[in-house]
This record gives sequence, C-alpha cells and structure tokens, in this order.
Amino acid sequence: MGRPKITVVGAGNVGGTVAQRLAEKNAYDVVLVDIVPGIPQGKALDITQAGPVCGYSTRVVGTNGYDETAGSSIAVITSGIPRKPGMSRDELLATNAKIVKTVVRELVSRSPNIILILVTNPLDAMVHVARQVSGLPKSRVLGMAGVLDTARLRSFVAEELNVPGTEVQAMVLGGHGDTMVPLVRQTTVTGKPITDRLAPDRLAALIKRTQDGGAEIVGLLKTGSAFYAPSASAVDMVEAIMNDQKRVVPCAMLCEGEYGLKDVIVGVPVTLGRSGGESIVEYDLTAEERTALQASADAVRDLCAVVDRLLTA
Ligand SMILES: NC(=O)C1=CN([C@@H]2O[C@H](COP(=O)(O)OP(=O)(O)OC[C@H]3O[C@@H](n4cnc5c(N)ncnc54)[C@H](O)[C@@H]3O)[C@@H](O)[C@H]2O)C=CC1
Ligand SMILES: O=C([O-])CC(=O)C(=O)O
Repeated sequence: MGRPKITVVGAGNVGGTVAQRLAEKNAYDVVLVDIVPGIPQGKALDITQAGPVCGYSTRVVGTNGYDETAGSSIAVITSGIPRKPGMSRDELLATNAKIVKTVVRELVSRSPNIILILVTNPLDAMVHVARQVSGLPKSRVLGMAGVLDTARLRSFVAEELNVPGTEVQAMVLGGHGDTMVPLVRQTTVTGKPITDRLAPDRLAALIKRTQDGGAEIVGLLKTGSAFYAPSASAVDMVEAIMNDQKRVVPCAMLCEGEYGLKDVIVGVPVTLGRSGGESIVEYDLTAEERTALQASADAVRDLCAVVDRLLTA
C-alpha cells in the first residue's frame, strides 16, 4: 500500500506552503490543484526538487484537474481570493463561496471518504458551504482558524513575558473574525494561570491584537494575507487526524447543542482523530465567555443566511 494521499486545493501562498510542509513530513502523497495553468505543476516540481536536500522523497503532483485527487484521505481547501488592506474577511463571501462550491463537488465525487479542512475565508461560512454542497457528515467538514488564532495569542504572550511560545497554552473559540473568543482561564504560562503573570490591561491588549491579528499582517504585506502560520496550523490539523492523535484542537465544526449552540458552525474545541472531528469538548465557560460565543455564532449565522441566498439565486 502506498502513502495516504492529501490534496491541497489552491496553490497560492497558503496552499503552496501547506504542500511544502506536508512534503517535508515524508509521510503522504501530495496533490496540489489550482485553476491557473502551470502554477501547481511548477510548485510541485520545485517542492519535489527540495526533497534530496531536506531528506524527503514525497511524491508531489501539480494539476489543474481533479482526477489525480481520487482516493484522497484529506483535502485542505485554500482556493479563493484573500482580502486587501481595509477589507473585512466577510467581503470575500460571494466570490469565495462560488469557488468553494465547485471545488468541493469535484473533490467529493472522486473521494467519497474524504475529510475536508477549509481554510478559505470567510472561514466559518465556507465550512457551511462545504457541508451543504458535500452532504458529508459534520465530522468530515472542518475549518482551520482556531489553531491559528490560538497560536497568535500564544506568541504575543510569549513575546511579552519573554518565554518560549511552546510554554504558553491557550484556546481561542468562536468565528474567525472580530468576534473570536479567547478563553482566559485556559491560558497558561509554564502551567500557571496567565492572570498570575499579566495585568488585566496588558492581557486585554494582547487579546485585542489577537482578534486583529490577520488584519495586522494584511496591512503590512499590502498584497495578500498571512500564510506561514496559517499553513502550519492547517498541517497541524492534518497530522492530528492522520496520526489518530485524539488531540483537542480548536476548529470550526457544526454545533448541535454543544455550548447551547444549535445548527451553527463556529470554532469550538474538537477531538481530532482518524475519523475527523470526533467530538466537541465542552469546557466550563464563564457567563461572559458564553455570551461572547453566542454573539460570535450569531454573526456566523447571519453570514450563512446571506451565502445560502447567494448560492440558491
Ligand atoms: N482560515 C484562516 O485562518 C486563513 C484563511 N486564509 C484564506 O485563504 C485563502 C487563500 O489565501 P492565499 O493562499 O493567501 O491566496 P492566494 O491568492 O495566494 O492563493 C489562492 C489560490 O487559489 C486559486 N484559485 C482560485 N480559484 C480557484 C478554483 N476555482 N480552483 C482552484 N484554485 C483556485 C488561485 O489561482 C490562487 O492560486 C483566502 O481566502 C484567505 O483569506 C488565509 C490565511 C488564514
Ligand atoms: O486576515 C486574513 O484575511 C487572513 C486570515 O484569516 C488570517 O490571517 O487570520
């Protein structure tokens, strides 16, 4: 039996880097798909040629079609436009919903057992589109945002306290937008509560910077958005699933009553294992966090109603 196949759709900044990071694991076959002729083929060749230097022998195929994707275990979907400075992620809705709709159809028709990890923005609404189009169970349609938002908070706290980022644990829930919800009680530095180490006003400032973390990078780059930490975060989810780690990871998944949220996709702690999002873990939230999560879910629900109208029009 060969290696499991992971497809990456969109060979731009995020997708190209996801393919590179996956190739470096030396554990998968990687298929990179893009609509632009030459780009996925060129990037696949380039990544393959790094193999002898980096010590991997991953088969990486670049293509403009979907036949090579048949039998994929997971697809990481990054196809779509990124925002420009001054734009919100929600402004990408109409363009990216159409792209995600066609891509998901192509993938699922060739890989009926596939697990989808959405990256395209606006994230939570794109997970909704992928579920509607694919009809796959909720455990197999996930969105990457919580790992990234959490990593940003961990890195800001680490910088502030001059500790390694790996020593900071955190959990950011909610939609991937202005309404994301960092859980202060789950935030620790070398195992101790963050509130023992940081004054409330400093912590509030770092949380605000986390909420604006994507926009900060969009403003600096001028064209395009973040891709190193986003690609690392998507690959972290792939690894948790493929290695059946049963690790609790914040990611976007359909809630059916958990946290009091009904039929809405939003970032929640999910146990990731070989069948995808295996369960949603319910932490004790403060009343304030619960209200914030509800507000975040309401914002996602509004956006999903808009996308439903767009896709049926
Ligand atoms: N969930 C998250 O936390 C994050 C989400 N994003 C989102 O990811 C998406 C991609 O970002 P980048 O890679 O930086 O953009 P990019 O512009 O560098 O790459 C996007 C690629 O998608 C391709 N594409 C467009 N339509 C396609 C189709 N129908 N089929 C196949 N490929 C198609 C384009 O040709 C392009 O190569 C954006 O929507 C961005 O907002 C980016 C970072 C983090
Ligand atoms: O900010 C953006 O548009 C891209 C993204 O979602 C992020 O980096 O968090």
